[in-house]
Amino acid sequence: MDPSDLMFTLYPYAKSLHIMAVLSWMAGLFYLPRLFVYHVEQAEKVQDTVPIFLQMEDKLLRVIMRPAMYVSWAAGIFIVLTPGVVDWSSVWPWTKGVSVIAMTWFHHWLVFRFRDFSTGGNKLSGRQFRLMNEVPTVLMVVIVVSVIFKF
Ligand code: HEM
Repeated sequence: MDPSDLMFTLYPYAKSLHIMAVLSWMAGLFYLPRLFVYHVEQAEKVQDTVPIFLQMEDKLLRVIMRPAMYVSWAAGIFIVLTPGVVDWSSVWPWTKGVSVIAMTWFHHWLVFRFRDFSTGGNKLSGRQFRLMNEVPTVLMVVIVVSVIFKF
């Protein structure tokens, strides 16, 4: 079988996997900044909550978000390489590309903020984490409009 025929056959499987992975990744990207808000605000009021927050954040990052990000990228790149799927003269692959790179940056930004929390060095307020929570929302809108309208 020709490699491009094989990719066509696998395309619906890759796309299904891609959507499942991005759903899981996005769940974490939306929830982790929320957890950081509670972490900052509750830790000041309720004693002994810090180790529980750290454990929840660590598990979310390592067990859900990181594997989901890898699978999203792997399946997404497979789809990009499938002949005829991406027309590089359109605008949408570029808006989508820039947004997924920004989403990956945001993921790493959260990893660094988690490291700050685990060493007791967090300097951000609940309000600042609430504001950063809007970043994945805006990027998601650009990504979904890009892949659906394909302008
Ligand atoms: C991580 C890097 C990513 C890459 C390389 C990538 C690449 C792609 C490509 C090439 C397609 C195929 C479009 C088509 O079949 O015509 C696609 C589909 C899709 N992507 Fe991504 N993507 C990535 C991340 C994301 C993220 C973060 C989201 C969600 C916020 C997302 C949501 C979707 C959706 C919903 C579709 C299906 C659209 C359709 O019905 O064709 N992707 N992706």
